[in-house]
Amino acid sequence: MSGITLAVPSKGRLEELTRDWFASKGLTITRPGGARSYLGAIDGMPEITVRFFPASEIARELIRGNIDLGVTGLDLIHETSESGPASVSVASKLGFGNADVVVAVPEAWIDVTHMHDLADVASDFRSRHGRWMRIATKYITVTRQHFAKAGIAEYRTVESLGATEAAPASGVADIVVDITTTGSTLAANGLRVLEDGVMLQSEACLIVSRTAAFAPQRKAQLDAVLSRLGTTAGF
Ligand SMILES: Nc1ncnc2c1ncn2[C@@H]1O[C@H](COP(=O)(O)OP(=O)(O)OP(=O)(O)O)[C@@H](O)[C@H]1O
Ligand SMILES: O=P(O)(O)OC[C@H]1O[C@H](OP(=O)(O)OP(=O)(O)O)[C@H](O)[C@@H]1O
Repeated sequence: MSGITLAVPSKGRLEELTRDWFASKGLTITRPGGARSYLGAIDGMPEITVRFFPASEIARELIRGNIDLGVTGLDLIHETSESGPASVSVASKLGFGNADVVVAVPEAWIDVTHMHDLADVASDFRSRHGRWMRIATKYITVTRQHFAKAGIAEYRTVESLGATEAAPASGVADIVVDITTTGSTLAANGLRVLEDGVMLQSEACLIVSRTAAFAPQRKAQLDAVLSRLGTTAGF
């Protein structure tokens, strides 16, 4: 394959800020077919094909090596696959899209302030309530890794793709793992982040696929665009 592929968010909170970031480096991303087209370009750099994808698909395709370079949230790299972080390299942190993936419990759980308190709750849960502690989240991979590190195995995840913070009040789950920026959604739902409950600090990043960085025929073009953006592949 000649030329390299850059994937940028097609919609959502990262879309416009990504275009602004490239513009701040003197590169203009164009979308000649309009908002419904998924193909674009960078003015003056015909060797780069721009593709517009949702942020979560960009993470997946970078990890698989189907695209060379992309902008997406660090949380999505960690969540898409356990091997995600090892399959890519962060070339630049872009300074927007900042959010933390956190463990939050009902405010009423006053004795539960740290992960080790949660470990006690989890191990008592079954005898007290006749079931496992349930965690509502869309961050299944991140939760599994972080809870294993904290030595907590007695729980079940309940996959939640929207309104996760409502799950404890509605009885669907006991606690949540979710993304937060201002904390206002958690507070509005009577939830509190554990003091050591920040699992991941995420922001939008320019990310290089490991596959691309080791493809000899694309390496020079990749290095050239990264140098225009003031960075290197970092492998
Ligand atoms: N307050 C926030 N809530 C959720 N995600 C946020 C927030 N702030 C930044 N982000 C980041 O935005 C990225 C997700 O962007 P977006 O919601 O546009 O994704 P998407 O996958 O395209 O959307 P959708 O969930 O609609 O499919 C994630 O990397 C996430 O970390
Ligand atoms: O800490 P805060 O600043 O309150 O932000 C956190 C909330 O923002 C996001 O939801 P959003 O309403 O943007 O919708 P989404 O689920 O489609 O991302 C996210 O899923 C949280 O629910």
